[in-house]
Parts: sequence; structure tokens; C-alpha cells
Amino acid sequence: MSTPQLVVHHDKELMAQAAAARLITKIVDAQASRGSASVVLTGGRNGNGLLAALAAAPARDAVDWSRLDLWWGDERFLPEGDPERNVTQAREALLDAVPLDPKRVHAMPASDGPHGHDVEAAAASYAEELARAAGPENHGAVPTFDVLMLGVGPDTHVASLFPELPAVRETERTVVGVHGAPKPPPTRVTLTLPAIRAAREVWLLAAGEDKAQAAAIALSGAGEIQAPAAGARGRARTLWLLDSAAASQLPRSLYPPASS
Ligand SMILES: O=C1O[C@H](COP(=O)(O)O)[C@@H](O)[C@H](O)[C@H]1O
Repeated sequence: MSTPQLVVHHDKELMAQAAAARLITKIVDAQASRGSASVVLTGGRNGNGLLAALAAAPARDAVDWSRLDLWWGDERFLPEGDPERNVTQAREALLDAVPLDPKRVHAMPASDGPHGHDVEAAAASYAEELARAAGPENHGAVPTFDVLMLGVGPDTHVASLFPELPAVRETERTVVGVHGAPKPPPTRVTLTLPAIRAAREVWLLAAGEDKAQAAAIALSGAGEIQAPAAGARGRARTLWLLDSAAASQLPRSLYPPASS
């Protein structure tokens, strides 16, 4: 697993624009070398800010949207179309504006879907969908995502892996149901750390003062059970994309010398 690298931008708008430009380049490169690209989206303010910046970027037309698989790191287990669902917010921010192949948009199940309110069954069906997409070269039950993005919560949660809850301790399954999340709604579906760590690159997004403590804790050697963001690592690269407010409590030894 890779060691975290940090990029600190001046403010959250610049961070979103720079991350969007970085994502466009990654997708275009993956499509050029492997024919298609796969990206795992995150919910939350920073993830949606990045998608909105991508929607506004003229370079978005460099992406072949029909050869892109989109997955989610987590979902709030609510009815289809609920404004609090991560997929609803992603559609509004970007997905409705670009020519994606609907078969390649892998939304997590809703609470009024085929599994009803059974969040464990919903999680298991998403795990099966991931396993079907994984090739023999993936050595496991999930595809090697090109980029997996995670918003970092003020309590160091990533996806719906909250400190000390059972989901963050999962070592076998790739997707699990979450009960009693401290952030509403309490019932959620999430990728687990083993699934996250299958990604080629993991990008953690943290902007704003309320993320400063979480970034400092996760990057200062905390354990992943207490600070789930500390356990989110990519195979080839782990990149923390921060703004200066979120980086304000980092030890100076971690703060990168050349920041923009
Ligand atoms: O509930 C969630 O929160 C986190 C972080 O969101 P933020 O608004 O504090 O940036 C997000 O990453 C996750 O996907 C989402 O379900």
C-alpha cells in the first residue's frame, strides 16, 4: 500500500477545480491505455464540489463519457430520488449533464428497491455487481478502480466507515450495511477498507476548517479503527487533496513545501 502524499491548495474552490482537472487527466489517460476508466465517487460537500467544478470545466469534453464506469464508495439508504442520496446529488452536480452509458452508472441500491429495507441484502447485491465487474487480473472481488475518491468527515469517517463501528473492522466482505451511523441517515451502505484498498489511486478530499483536526489525526499515525481515513490507501497512490484551512493543524513535518 502507498504512503500518503499531500497537495494543499489555497481555498476550497481552487481545490475543487484542481482536483477536477486532475480527474479529467486520469480518466483520459486510463481510456487511452486500457480502453475504459473506472472511478468511485464520494458523497459530501467536497465530492460534490469537485463534480460541479468538473461540470464547469471546458476540458470535460476530452473525456469519452460512454467508456467510463462510475461506482460509489457509500450511499445513504433512502428511497430512489431522495435529495440526500449521494447519487441524486451527483446527478445534479454532473451526471445529468454528460453522455454517460446508463449501464455503466453503478448506483448503490435504494431503500425502496428490490431489497426493500433490507440493507444487508442491498449491500450483498452491490458486492455481487462489483464481483461481476472484476476481471481475473483483479485477484479479488472488486475491479481495480482507476481512482477512488473519499470525502473526509470531521470525525475522520470516509465513505460510511465511522470510527469504531463494525463496518470499519470488516476484513472479508467488500460491501456492508451500516446501522446507527452518527451522521444522518443512520442506515447506509458502504465499501469496506479491503475494497477501497483495491483501487489503483485513492484520493481523500478535505476542505474547510471543520476538517483540520480530522486530517491531522488521520495523517499522524492514528489507527484505522479510531480514524478510518488513516486506513484508506491506494495500491499505487494515496493522495490527500486539501485546502489551507483543512491543512492548518497538520504537523509542519507533513506540510508539503511547494503548495499552490
Ligand atoms: O455522509 C457522508 O459524508 C462524507 C463527508 O461529507 P462532508 O460533507 O463532510 O464532506 C462523505 O464522504 C460520504 O460519502 C457521505 O455519505
